[in-house]
Amino acid sequence: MNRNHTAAPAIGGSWEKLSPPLTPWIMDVVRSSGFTNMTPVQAGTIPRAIKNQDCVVEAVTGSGKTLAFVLPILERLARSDKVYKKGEVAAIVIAPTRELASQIHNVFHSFLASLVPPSASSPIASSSRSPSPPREVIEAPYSLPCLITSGTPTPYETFLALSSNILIGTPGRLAAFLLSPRGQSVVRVSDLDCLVLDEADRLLSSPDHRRDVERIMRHLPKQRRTHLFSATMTDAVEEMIGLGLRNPVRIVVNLKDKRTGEEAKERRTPMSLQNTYLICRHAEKTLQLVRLLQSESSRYEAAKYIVYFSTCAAVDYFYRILSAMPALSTFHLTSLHGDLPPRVRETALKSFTTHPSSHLHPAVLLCTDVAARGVDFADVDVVIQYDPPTDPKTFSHRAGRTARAGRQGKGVVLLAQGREEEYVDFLLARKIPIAPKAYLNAQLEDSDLPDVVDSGAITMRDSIRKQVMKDRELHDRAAKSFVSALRAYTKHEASFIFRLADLDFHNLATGFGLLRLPTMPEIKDWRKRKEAQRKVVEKKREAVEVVEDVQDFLWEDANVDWDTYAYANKTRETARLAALETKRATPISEDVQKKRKIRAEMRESWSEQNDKRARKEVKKEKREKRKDEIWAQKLAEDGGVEVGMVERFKKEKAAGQVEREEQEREYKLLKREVRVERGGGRVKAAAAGGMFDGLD
Ligand SMILES: Nc1ncnc2c1ncn2[C@@H]1O[C@H](COP(=O)(O)OP(=O)(O)OP(=O)(O)O)[C@@H](O)[C@H]1O
Repeated sequence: MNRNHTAAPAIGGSWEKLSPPLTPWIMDVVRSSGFTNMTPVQAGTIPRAIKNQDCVVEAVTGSGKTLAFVLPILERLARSDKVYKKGEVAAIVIAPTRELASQIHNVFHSFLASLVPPSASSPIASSSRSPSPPREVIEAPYSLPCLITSGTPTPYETFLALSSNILIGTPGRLAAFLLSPRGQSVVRVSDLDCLVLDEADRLLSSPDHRRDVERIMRHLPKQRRTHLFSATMTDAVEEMIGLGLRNPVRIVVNLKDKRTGEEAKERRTPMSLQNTYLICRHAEKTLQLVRLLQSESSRYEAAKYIVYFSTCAAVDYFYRILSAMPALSTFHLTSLHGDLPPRVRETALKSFTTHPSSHLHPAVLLCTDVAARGVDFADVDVVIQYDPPTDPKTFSHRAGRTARAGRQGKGVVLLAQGREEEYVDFLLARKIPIAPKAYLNAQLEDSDLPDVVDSGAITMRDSIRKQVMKDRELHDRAAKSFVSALRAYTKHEASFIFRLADLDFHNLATGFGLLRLPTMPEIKDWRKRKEAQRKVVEKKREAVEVVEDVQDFLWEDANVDWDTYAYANKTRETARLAALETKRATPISEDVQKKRKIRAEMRESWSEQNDKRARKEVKKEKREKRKDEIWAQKLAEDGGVEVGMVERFKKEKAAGQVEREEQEREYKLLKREVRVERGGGRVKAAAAGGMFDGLD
C-alpha cells in the first residue's frame, strides 16, 4: 500500500457557503484542523441541526459524522442567549463504548480548549491546552466538556471543577451520573438543548444500553433537539424516532464514484474500501492470517492492521501465540478487548495509534468488537476479520476502521470453505460489495485452495503446540478461547450460514494449535455423528465396491504427560502440584471407583461401545443357544418332559432377568449422576481458569 497516497474525503461544499455561517472562533478551529471543505454528511446535517430540526443521520463509516453533531452543538451554544451556569447541562452525547466516548470528548476538547473558561484568568493557561490555538483568545460562557465513563473516578468533582455544560459518556455511567441521588441534586438538565445518540442502532439494539438510554431520555426535558447518528440504522431506531424525536429529518448520504461521477446508491461501505473474502479451511485460518500480514507488508507496504476475533479469550490467546512467532518478529502487536481494565484499554489503544509503524515494522491491533464502531484510526491500511462478526451489521463497522475520510484501505474476511461461503451473497444482499481474494501459498503468492489441508497449517499447529507446552497457562487459554469461539459461533445472527453442525472440530482445533480437544457435549455429539457418517460412507463403498480413498482430516492429540505439564508461574504450579498430591493421597471409595469405571466407559468412542454391544449380543445368542442345547439334551436323556425341571428353569431365567434389569437401572442412575457432576465440574473448572482440564 502506498503510504504517500494523498487522500481527501468526498466534498459536500465549502464551509463559507454554510447557512447560517459558523461563529468565527469555531470556523478558526475547523480551518486550523485542515478541514478545507465539508464532507457530504456535514453539508447535509449541520445547517439543519443548527436550526431547530431533529436529525436521523445515516452515512458510511469515516464520512465525518462526529463533526456533523459536534459543530451544531457548539454553534447553538455560541448563539444561545442563555448563559449556562455551573451544574447546568446544555448538551449530552451518548456513545456505546468508552473508547468512542473518549474520542468524541477529544473532538469537543480541541474546540473548547482554545477558549478561556470564565473562571480562568490567564489566557496562556487555557491556550496552552489547545492543539492549534486560534490567533485571538476569546472568552466563552461555557467550559470544557466532561467525560463520564468507567474510567472517570470522581465524575461530580470533575464536572463541577470544570463547570462543564457538555456531558459525553457511555449509557450506564451517564444514567448513574444523572439519576443517582447525588446526580439529581448536583446536575441540572432542565435547560438541556441537545441530546445526541452516536452509533444509535448499537445503543438501541443492546437491551442494557437501550434501558439506560430510555431512562436518561425520560429524565430529560421534552423541549430539546435530539439527533441519531450511525452508519447502519435499524428498526430499533425507527421505534426511537417515535419515542423521543419531533418531526425528524432523515439524512442518508449516497456515495459517488469519484472516477465515473456515478452515484452508488446501493452501497453501504466507503468507495475507497477494497473489500475482499478469502476462503480456506478452519485449520488454515491462522496460517492465512500470518501470510496475509507478511504479504500485505512486503508486497503493498501496509503498515497498520486491525485483526478482529469473536471473543476476548481468543484475542488474549492469539496475542500470546502470534507475538511469539518468528514470522511476525518485526510486527508490533497490541491486544484490546472489553475484559481488560479501563487503564489497560487506554494504554493499548495509545500503543497502537502512536506506534511509528512502517511496512518494515508494522503495528497490529488484535481486538474484539469493542473497537469496531466509531473509533477513528487515522491510518489503518488493512482490516482482517479472522472471525466474521456475530452481528452482521458489525461487518461494515469493522471494515470501516480503514478507508476513512477518503483514504484507501483493504478489508479481508476469512471464511471457511463450505457453507460459510454463502456469507458472500448474504453481504451482497446487504449492499456490501465484496470480491474474492486468492489463497496465499508458502511463497506468499496467490494460489488455489489446496485439495488437502495445507502442510503449512500442520507445521504451524506443531509450532504453536511447542509454544503452548512451555506454559500450562497457555493450554488453559487455548481451551478457553476454543470453547468461547464455539459458543460465539452458535450466536451468529446469520445462523443458517454459521451452523455448529457443519463445523469440523479437529479442523478448527488445528487452527488453534490445541493439544487435545476439550471435553464438551457439542464435541461428543459431533464425534458420534462423524462416526455414524463414516459407517454410512463405508457401507456405501462396500455396496458399490468403490476403492477410493476418502480424505479424512488427520488429528492426533499431542503427546503430553499431564501430571508433569507445568505452569510457568511458580505460585500456580505449586498450587497445581499440591492439588495433584492431595488427589493422589485421598483414598478412592468404592463409589468413586464405580463412577470412574462408568466415566471410562462413557469416554470410549461410540464405535467401540457399538462393537462391544454387538459382541455382547453375539455372546448372549451363544449362551441362549447353549442353554437350548442342554435343555434338548436333558429331555432326550430323561426321555420326556419333566415338569418340575421346566418350572425350575423358568424361575431361574426370570430371576436372572430381574437381576439384569436391576443392574441396568443402577447403571442408568449412576450415568445420570455422573452427567450432573460433569456439568458442575465444568462450570467450576471454567471459573477457576483451568477450563475443561479433565474431569477428575
Ligand atoms: N470536513 C472534513 N475534511 C476532512 N476530514 C474530515 C472532515 N471531517 C472529518 N474529517 C476526518 O474524517 C475522519 C472520520 O471522521 P469521523 O470519525 O467523524 O467519521 P464517522 O463518520 O463518525 O465514522 P464512523 O461511522 O466509523 O464512526 C476523522 O479523522 C476526521 O478528522
